[in-house]
Amino acid sequence: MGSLTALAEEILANAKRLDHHLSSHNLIPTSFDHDSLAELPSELESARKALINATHTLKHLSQGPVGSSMEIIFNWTDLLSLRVIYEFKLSQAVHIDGSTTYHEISSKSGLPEALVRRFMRHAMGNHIFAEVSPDAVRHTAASRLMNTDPGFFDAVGLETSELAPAASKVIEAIKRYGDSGEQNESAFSLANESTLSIFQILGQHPERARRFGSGMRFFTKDGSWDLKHLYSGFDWKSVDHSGTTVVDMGGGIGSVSQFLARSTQHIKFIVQDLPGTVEQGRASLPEEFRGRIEFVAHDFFTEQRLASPDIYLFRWIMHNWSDPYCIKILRNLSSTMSKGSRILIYEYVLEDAPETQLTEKMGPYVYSRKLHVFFSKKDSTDKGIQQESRYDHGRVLQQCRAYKS
Ligand SMILES: C[S@@+](CC[C@H](N)C(=O)[O-])C[C@H]1O[C@@H](n2cnc3c(N)ncnc32)[C@H](O)[C@@H]1O
Repeated sequence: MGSLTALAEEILANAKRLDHHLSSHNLIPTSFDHDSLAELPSELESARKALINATHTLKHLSQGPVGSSMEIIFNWTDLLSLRVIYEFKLSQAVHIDGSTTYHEISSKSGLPEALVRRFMRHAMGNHIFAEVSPDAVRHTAASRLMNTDPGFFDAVGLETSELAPAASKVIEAIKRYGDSGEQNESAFSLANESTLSIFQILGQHPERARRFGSGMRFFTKDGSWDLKHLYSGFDWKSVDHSGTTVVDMGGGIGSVSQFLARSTQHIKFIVQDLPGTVEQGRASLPEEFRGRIEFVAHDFFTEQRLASPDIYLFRWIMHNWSDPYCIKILRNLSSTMSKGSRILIYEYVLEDAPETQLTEKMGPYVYSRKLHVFFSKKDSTDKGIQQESRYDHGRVLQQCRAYKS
């Protein structure tokens, strides 16, 4: 870590690179009203990451230990104002272009005007909305996105209204259950005053399940959660011939299969998930995929019924379950696997060390840590699943080793 000046110089150099890119391509200069840096060539992504990390470090150093800790301590207020905006749909109450008075927003949303003013002004500290006069506001890029992109709106709701409240129950869950790893002994279950697991609870609430699926889809749009990494992380061309079947285990509403179907020509996809999710996926499947993607309700804690597909794909599944449950999920496939059939697990794991780089800590940038593990059951008489290649160490790998033994 350098001096403040050295950090500032690094920031200046990278800021100049990005500004030069915008001006040389006649793009709008950065502001809170436009997402000018949304599409950067890959070589400039590293400049953006360096800029984010250096400014984050510089800010913490400038704040000092008290200042930076105070920012963390008061983080909940940012979440709260964002949640109010989400719950009362304040972004939908503001005209897309031009200004809207607090009074009008209050009438449209049903939130008392004094509270509208208070929460929106708080959010403005995070550049969500801007005030044009003491009585009227307009959109910024962030608030406008909540209005225009239903996926982003759902992602905000999933985090602020579903997962953040569950996080507040983590201590209680630890005190009650320790590190039990049982799916229904969780903070989420406590927050919902239920003895069911997260997915059982969502299964009882179609709208919340829809929001979950839609939020997940939004998270895979850009950055390092972009599905293009799933495509480039495996040689899909080598299996792209007629007769190949991929079972997308816990495939949600089918976003991953749709992406892979679009990127390949012949592979057929069977999306398996819980009944409610499968229904939603089937109902919303675009016509273009009708011949290539099929939905089948299946609980992966029960034995697999399909006859020997070529690949079982698990994307973002294992991180939801403790080791014994991951082992059960894998074991349930064993009887249907034959020579050459494979299990493809696409996950991300944390390094076994602290992370201080903001871009590596924040989800959208973590792809360098993603774990791609491919297993192949060499022949049907094998007792376990053979590891074919591995890219990293981590929890998922340990679970698979445990299965092998
Ligand atoms: C984190 S999401 C991942 C969705 C999708 N694979 C993706 O990458 O976007 C986990 C998925 O597992 C599904 N799921 C949870 N329990 C399940 C079970 N017992 N059997 C099948 N699917 C399940 C959920 O409904 C949800 O769609």
